[in-house]
Amino acid sequence: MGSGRESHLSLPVIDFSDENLKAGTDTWLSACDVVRGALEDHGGFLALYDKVDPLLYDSIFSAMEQLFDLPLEAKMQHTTDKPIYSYAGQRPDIPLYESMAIDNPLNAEDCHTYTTTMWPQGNNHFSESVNSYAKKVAELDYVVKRMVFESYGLENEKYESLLESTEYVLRCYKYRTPKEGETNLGVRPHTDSGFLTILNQRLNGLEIQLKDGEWLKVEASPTMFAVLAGDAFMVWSNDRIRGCVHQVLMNSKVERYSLGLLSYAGKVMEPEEKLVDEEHPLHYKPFDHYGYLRFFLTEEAVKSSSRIKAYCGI
Ligand SMILES: O=C(O)CCC(=O)C(=O)O
Ligand SMILES: [Fe+2]
Repeated sequence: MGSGRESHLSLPVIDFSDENLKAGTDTWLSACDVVRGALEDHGGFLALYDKVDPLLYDSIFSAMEQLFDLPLEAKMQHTTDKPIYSYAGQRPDIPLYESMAIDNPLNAEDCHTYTTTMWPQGNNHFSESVNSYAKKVAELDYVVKRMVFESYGLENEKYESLLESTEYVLRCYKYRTPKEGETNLGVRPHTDSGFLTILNQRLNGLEIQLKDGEWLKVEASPTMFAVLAGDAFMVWSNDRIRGCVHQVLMNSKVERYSLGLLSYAGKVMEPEEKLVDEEHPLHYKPFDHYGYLRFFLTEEAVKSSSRIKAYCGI
């Protein structure tokens, strides 16, 4: 973990609230270069994004507190048939960590169904906050992907079809404070198994590993979103884009909450043919995202030095 050495590198901060950031403008084209460069170098960057207004921000985080305050049996209920575990927590190696996942949060009906599983008497505040928040963050996800796809010269049709087959999950994280003598490790260093993760934390703790190996601490703010490439983005880009290595350390005296909008490929995906050439030979076989998630927790995956390579690397 952090060696304490200062890195001379940093992550770019891109202002997505800038009115001039419209497709085709110079501002857009230079932002595309920065986004792509940061994903290739570090697997991630920071986005300033003001479309989640302060009321919605307070509302979604208070909804998350209500969710984690439910009894453990309620939280552990089965809420999705997809191989994403809905509840994760109670793990002896990372005792502070709990996380829950809301499948398809862009759909109001699915938010309602999830909500009534947790609160049979209903909880409109919860389902409406989740749905509104997810829709706003998905707009950012869409713009980022569009920038990357355009920057690699992809035709419209191809990237529209990729974007259309994207499936979203809203993952919520809670970390209790460590007891005396207990580890302050929230989550050990890892890459995410999805395509792209967009994180917004209410308290510091998230650290991103830069390409020189140093850790960058991300400052919590309602308008600061960390955008991280996951394993599926490595496959799609034939390894041009790195999976972003990140971890969470709990250094505070209050509980930490964080939210991530994660995207998955809803249909079998192959590395983009434009990114395969003599200099960059094909690195992956066709990739079934949910097959990968099922493989993810197997002994073979856990033992491997790279899960994604073990699953579909060539
Ligand atoms: O708590 C966070 O901000 C991120 C958690 C995380 O990276 C994960 O569970 O995959
Ligand atoms: Fe993660």
